[in-house]
Amino acid sequence: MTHSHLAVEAQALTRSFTVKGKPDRVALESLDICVEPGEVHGLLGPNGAGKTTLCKILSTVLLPTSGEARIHGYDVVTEAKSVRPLIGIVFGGEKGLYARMSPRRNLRFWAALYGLRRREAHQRTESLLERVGLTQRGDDPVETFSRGMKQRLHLARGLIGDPKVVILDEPTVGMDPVSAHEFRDLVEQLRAEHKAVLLTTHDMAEAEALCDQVSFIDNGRLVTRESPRSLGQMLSRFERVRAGGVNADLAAQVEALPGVAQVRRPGNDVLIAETSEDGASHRVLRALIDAGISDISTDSPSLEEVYLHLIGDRGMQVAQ
Ligand SMILES: Nc1ncnc2c1ncn2[C@@H]1O[C@H](COP(=O)(O)OP(=O)(O)OP(=O)(O)O)[C@@H](O)[C@H]1O
Repeated sequence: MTHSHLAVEAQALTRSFTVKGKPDRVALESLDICVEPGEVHGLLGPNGAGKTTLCKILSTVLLPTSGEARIHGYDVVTEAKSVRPLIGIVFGGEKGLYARMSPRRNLRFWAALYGLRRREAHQRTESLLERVGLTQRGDDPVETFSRGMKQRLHLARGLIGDPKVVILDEPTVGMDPVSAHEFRDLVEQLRAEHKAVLLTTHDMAEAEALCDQVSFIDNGRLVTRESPRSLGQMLSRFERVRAGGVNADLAAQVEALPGVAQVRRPGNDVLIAETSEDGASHRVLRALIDAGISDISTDSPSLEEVYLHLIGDRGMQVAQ
């Protein structure tokens, strides 16, 4: 163990997979990441970016090919036994729940796996059921639950060992907005308890609302790491100017301005210019006004669109 105040620390973490008859697939490439206690850290990336691979390495179920990762100073490979009690992992979806058993029995079963004594297991089960709002349904079979309820039970399961680091892989996928909102409240509580939360999500609004830091991952590499505040600043670089009455010459002139990332012509005389640099939208507006155009509006793209700028045009497609 090394002395570190960090809850999660990965350096040059790399993992490749050998696929028969194909070149090795690099799922993670020299990834650095750190998460402080009490921090909610978002992991954003398209399908196949390497997020689940990272979560699996941190939770000791997959070995890295090279590089290092530590949980509260313990190495996930050489000190896996010390790491395991410190982490709780919640994968989205429905796997891992005993459908015919009640949530109460599911939780007691996992508590026993974690080595909790009977009395402690009972107390922890009841407080977690309360916490995730399942006390009333505590004795109903899990198979009668909605998806959101199952996700909440997953979270309770992840918390049964009172972990210091909670890894949530797509926890709100498929949840209705009300359940997702309640789930977010639970994440806020974990932060207040000074737990570190690593949250994988495709949902920009969720990342923006919940996370202290957000790491964008693409093709196994860290593209950028931002705080939601700087995400906000980043958004301000990306502006969209829409104008009517613009001829081809003027459109070409706008396209050539520094910081103009893209110009589109959805209609004959309509121009939509996307900027990706501070001050660029001002230059576009100036050029349009100087040419006598008055039909002009501006707006900011969504975080999702900014994200697409960052990772290129593959968007949420599955990596090949
Ligand atoms: N066991 C495996 N064998 C071969 N390739 C794998 C294996 N596990 C993952 N990969 C590949 O590694 C890459 C990263 O996968 P990973 O599941 O970590 O991505 P992800 O970011 O979690 O994606 P998603 O958002 O779809 O869950 C992908 O190209 C995937 O096909």
